Amino acid sequence: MYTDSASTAPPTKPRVDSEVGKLRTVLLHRPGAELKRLTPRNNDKLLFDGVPWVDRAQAEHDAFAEVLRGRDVEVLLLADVLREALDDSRAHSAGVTTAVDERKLGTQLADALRSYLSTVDPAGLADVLTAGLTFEELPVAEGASLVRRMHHAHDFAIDPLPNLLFTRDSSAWIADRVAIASLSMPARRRETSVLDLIYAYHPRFRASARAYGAHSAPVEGGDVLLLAPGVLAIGVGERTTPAGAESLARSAFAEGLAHTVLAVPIAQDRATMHLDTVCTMVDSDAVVMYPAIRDSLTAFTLRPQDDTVAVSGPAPFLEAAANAMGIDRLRVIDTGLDPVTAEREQWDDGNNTLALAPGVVVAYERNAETNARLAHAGIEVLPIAGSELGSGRGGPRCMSCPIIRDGDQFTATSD
Ligand SMILES: NC(=[NH2+])NCCC[C@H](N)C(=O)O
Repeated sequence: MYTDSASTAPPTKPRVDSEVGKLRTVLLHRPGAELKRLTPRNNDKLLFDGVPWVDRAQAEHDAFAEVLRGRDVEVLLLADVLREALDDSRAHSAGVTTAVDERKLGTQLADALRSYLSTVDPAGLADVLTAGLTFEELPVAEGASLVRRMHHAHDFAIDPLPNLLFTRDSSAWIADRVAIASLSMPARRRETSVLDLIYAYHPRFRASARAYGAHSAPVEGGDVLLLAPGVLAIGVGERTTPAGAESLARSAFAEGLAHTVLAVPIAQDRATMHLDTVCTMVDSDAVVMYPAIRDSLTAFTLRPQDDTVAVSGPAPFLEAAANAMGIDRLRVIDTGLDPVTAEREQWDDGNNTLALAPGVVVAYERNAETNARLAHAGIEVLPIAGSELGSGRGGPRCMSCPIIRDGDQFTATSD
């Protein structure tokens, strides 16, 4: 059922079968002008807890990327791949179409904006797609549109996408297929069309097959954990819905990407918006986990059965996971020792580590106690600063979309 990746040459085809296999290629987004759109009036709606210092956030992000490059990880930056995708004229016109919302702008302004954007070069269009456009910035001569006249100069004609920073959520590779997320929060929905352009038109990706319909029920990548080749855990809570988990499971079974899917209910809270805010893998048999949910977390187990999906459980998550993974026990390292420290470090993404290889993780340096506990358990922790990056409530895992990892590959068999 499992085959080893045979060659030793660096792999170039996208493929991810686990959370911890040696990371080869990753997609990050260096925060840019879209973060400068955040104000105390809109930060809640745009899902940030404050107004970040953008230069510092960029410096922290550059340092994060350097840690990855220092471990031989190829770092792709979203702005670059988007611009390259937009070199294709079909991508360019699709980009213009998705940027302009006629319901918001009215037909007159929408038409004018579309004609203007179709003359903008790929780099300029990539900027508009990520940072949005205010009414004041609209370069169109049509001053007479009622919509334009009645909107405040600083209102957004095209909304910015500050949460593109969290590339984990907008797409996820499962084996050799990419699932483009259907994001649930209005502030993030347009991210789907940006990722769609990249994967449809970038020369490196356009041959890749999709795993899930981008316009299906909500599923976000932060909820999807590849516990082992062929075993997925999908958090169901504030973002991913039961219907989203069910349809991703169906797609994964139909495409032969998994033999078991665990649907894991999590509290519908900002603090636990995704499964990866309370649990991430740090080794092939170990997770870092928020102790307050360690004993109460459960999972439904889904398996393919003829043309349908058989559901069993719920059972305790740690048991169901170990069973599905075919191991005796999943080791758990707690976030912090006392409940208050644990709560603080969970909030600051202490659970949200990015594994670069089995037993090697990137973590925010501020979660000192959690990191010490990881080190004590034999995990190598590569600390990064995240005082500004963290204001969007996301850590190293949220800020990364692995595209190639080494390791065992799942292949479905007909037995
Ligand atoms: N995988 C994650 N935990 N992502 C964190 C996303 C944070 C982002 N501000 C949001 O609310 O959507």
